[in-house]
Amino acid sequence: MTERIVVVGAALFDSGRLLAARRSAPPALAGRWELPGGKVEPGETPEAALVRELREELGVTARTVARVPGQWPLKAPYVLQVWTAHLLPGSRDPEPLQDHDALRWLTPGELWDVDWLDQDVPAVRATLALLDSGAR
Ligand SMILES: Nc1nc2c([nH]c(=O)n2[C@H]2C[C@H](O)[C@@H](COP(=O)(O)OP(=O)(O)OP(=O)(O)O)O2)c(=O)[nH]1
Repeated sequence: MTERIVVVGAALFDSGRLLAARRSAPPALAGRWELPGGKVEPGETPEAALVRELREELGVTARTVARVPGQWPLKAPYVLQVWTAHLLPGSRDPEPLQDHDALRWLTPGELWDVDWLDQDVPAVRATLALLDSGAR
């Protein structure tokens, strides 16, 4: 059986807005929007991987808050798991340093204005359900 590899995505919130990132590669995914993040490396916790990926990809310092229940299959052997996260005080503003060519802070009314990757749609919905339930 193939080993499952976790891709962590951040539902990064600031002032009630959610950060969406537009992928610049690979060609099959370029132009679609996702939750920033990446693959968990061997020996790394998902939370540590997410903090690392946010630093590498966006130049920010952030902390994870809560796991969003559920996981979503990506191209095998990858599976997407999501954590809510916040910028730490004093963090730089996110910039598309790696893997992305645009960023948007989405207000609640704008959440579906971007062309999310298909597999991110249920993940974003589950994130909203978690927030609606009062957990943060
Ligand atoms: N980061 C992230 N990747 C996602 C999401 N949805 C989704 O299908 N993917 C896919 C895209 C990629 O095929 C894979 C994650 O790869 P990545 O390129 O972000 O990971 P990484 O930074 O560790 O990349 P690498 O250069 O080490 O390969 O998962 C998502 O919301 N966030």
